[in-house]
Amino acid sequence: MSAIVEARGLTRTLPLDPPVTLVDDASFAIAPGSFTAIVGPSGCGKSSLLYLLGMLDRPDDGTLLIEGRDTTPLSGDARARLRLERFGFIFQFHFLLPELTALENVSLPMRRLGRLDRHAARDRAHMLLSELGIGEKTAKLPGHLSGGERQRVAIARALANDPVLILADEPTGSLDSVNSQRVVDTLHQVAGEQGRAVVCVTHDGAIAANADARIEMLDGHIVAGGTMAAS
Ligand SMILES: Nc1ncnc2c1ncn2[C@@H]1O[C@H](COP(=O)(O)OP(=O)(O)OP(=O)(O)O)[C@@H](O)[C@H]1O
Repeated sequence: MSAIVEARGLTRTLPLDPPVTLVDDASFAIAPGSFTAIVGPSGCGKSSLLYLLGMLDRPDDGTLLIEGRDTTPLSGDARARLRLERFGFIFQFHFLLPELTALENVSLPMRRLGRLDRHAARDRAHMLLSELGIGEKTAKLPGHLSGGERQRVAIARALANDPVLILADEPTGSLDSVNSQRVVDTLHQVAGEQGRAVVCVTHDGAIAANADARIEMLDGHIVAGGTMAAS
């Protein structure tokens, strides 16, 4: 089965004096249906690699293929469109809009993509929130939800446009162990659905131990787990 995302020699260096290399020559492939953990000590480049994978940042060298398509020549607008269509993001801090209800927050990416009208987007948001066990909280503002509930709304929002890849950066970093487990279980479930994949930056040993694959980083390098994908 072909990779959802393939990194070939991704390198990112900040043009500082002296230059700071965040990610150096990273190569690996993410298979459909997999849950991959990116692990390593603080400051080793995990988030930087995730941002490159999610096209939130551009590599200085190397190639990123999304579903076999080289993203190098794409304009900023084309990259933004591809992100909206194919990726979902979850961060440690939920980044929900505080003045919008849970339902409206989840509807927003669908309205931005423009494939569903307002009613259809709301119906889908309702379904996603219900599937994540918070169907009764749809009318709540984020400020009236618990940390775990907010993160589940963020997962629903990440799933809104039926992405092929979910990118998560320390998604359980601000949760207690019960909520953390729930979020992890949900992400595993998501990874198993419809050929989707999850890539998760984490310091949590249990998340890493239960992942299908691990990418271990040190000082910007992949030191274990990154495999050169067959071309
Ligand atoms: N804009 C910047 N200017 C200077 N250094 C930066 C900048 N952004 C990142 N860095 C450095 O690049 C390195 C990689 O950062 P990154 O956030 O990717 O690491 P990380 O492994 O995700 O860390 P953590 O686990 O603490 O979140 C770190 O040493 C960081 O200090």
